[in-house]
Amino acid sequence: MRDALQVLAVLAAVAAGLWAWRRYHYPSFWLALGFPIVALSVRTSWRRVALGCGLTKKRQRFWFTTVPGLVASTGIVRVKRKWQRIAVDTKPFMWLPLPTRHGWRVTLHTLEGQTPGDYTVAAERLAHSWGVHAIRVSSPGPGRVVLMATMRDPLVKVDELPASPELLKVTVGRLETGKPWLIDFRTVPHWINAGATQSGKSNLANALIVGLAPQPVALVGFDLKGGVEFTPYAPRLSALATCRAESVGLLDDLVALMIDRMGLCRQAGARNIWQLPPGVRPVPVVVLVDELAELYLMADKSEKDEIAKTSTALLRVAQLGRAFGIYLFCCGQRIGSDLGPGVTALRAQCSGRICHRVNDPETATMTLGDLDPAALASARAIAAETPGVAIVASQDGQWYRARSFYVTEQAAEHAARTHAHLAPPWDEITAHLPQPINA
Ligand SMILES: Nc1ncnc2c1ncn2[C@@H]1O[C@H](COP(=O)(O)OP(=O)(O)OP(=O)(O)O)[C@@H](O)[C@H]1O
Repeated sequence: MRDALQVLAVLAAVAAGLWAWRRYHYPSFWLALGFPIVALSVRTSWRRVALGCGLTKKRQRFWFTTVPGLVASTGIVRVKRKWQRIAVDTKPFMWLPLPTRHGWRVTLHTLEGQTPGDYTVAAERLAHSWGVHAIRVSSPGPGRVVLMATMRDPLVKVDELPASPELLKVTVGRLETGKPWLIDFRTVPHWINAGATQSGKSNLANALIVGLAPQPVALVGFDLKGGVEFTPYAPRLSALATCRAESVGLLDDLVALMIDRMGLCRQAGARNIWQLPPGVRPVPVVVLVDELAELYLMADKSEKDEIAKTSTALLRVAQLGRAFGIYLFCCGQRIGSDLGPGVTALRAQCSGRICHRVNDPETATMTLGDLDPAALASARAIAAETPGVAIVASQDGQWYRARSFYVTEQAAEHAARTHAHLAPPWDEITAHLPQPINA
């Protein structure tokens, strides 16, 4: 009988492991097999862990005690066969942990007076108590908190860049949850990509170029580092500005294009270009800016007017571009208020935020400042040995640690050459505009 029960238990464990392996695409069957043990240990240790991490609350309970000199968990109660009111530590109710690709997740019911923030504050303590790489906290609804545990850092190695067949959507990397990191310009039109030198900004821009190159979109580059970053991708770019004068001209074109599309939409009674019939819908434009600070830095006073024009035009594109199919992806080593009020206003318009490793806290604050403070702490903890790792404000309103796929300059150059025939000429795009073309 005992032997049969043991065999049954092993079979049940193997079945649970198999199910977790298939359902959650576990990297290894053996890892999946160990899950029931992990789940059990999380569940049984919850009282101790919650107490240790300060997530319990004292509640009054009536206890009927029959043992003289009973020592209650919260104080000594000397009673003999009588009801006694004592304060006990209550832990938040925990559901059964469920397996995920890189660990497990569990839903908790918060106690009265608790907010998800209390769990975020305790996240590091929880991770150490359970011996996992990290615990992330989210709240699916009032009174519920989900703890997501990752056993090992899933961003140590990310796979190859997959194809991105959907218009204006590019899978550029992987989130720490194991899900794809998606940049979808139609959902989040404007992005800021900040990071110190060698942090992986250009790698991310490369991934974007490889993803967008086969799509029917016009790519426009601003590279005030003399064009060293974007010139190799020129075959797929419809226009490229490499100095301040060219930038002013190209931005004038973009503003004129936007105003022209505005008129087109007004005539057709459409609110944006996506409501126009496909035959008359203009081509979407993705604007890539390498080193935002170069657009705003003033070497001498003679540049003052040009900088003011640049700043205003870029801000107008950010304010109105979404409806008219003009999207921004701005990279910068340093994004601070000292670059001028134009940068602060531009940042407010960019809801897509990516913060790689940065040198100064102000850049992290400017990039992620209005997100959870834990995102800021996480951004400052990115190690120099992990280029490409970034904190990303995602489309679902949450923030994630993520890592871009490694895309070499050669791969991006190859994509730019291969799809050069898909680059709509800038002269063609701007042919009907009333202004002279400078690009
Ligand atoms: N996702 C990644 N995975 C692995 N290695 C990466 C990744 N991203 C970047 N790297 C490595 O880091 C190096 C620096 O990356 P990258 O050139 O993108 O940094 P950067 O922030 O643009 O630097 P700079 O501002 O100096 O141009 C790359 O040569 C590459 O070897």
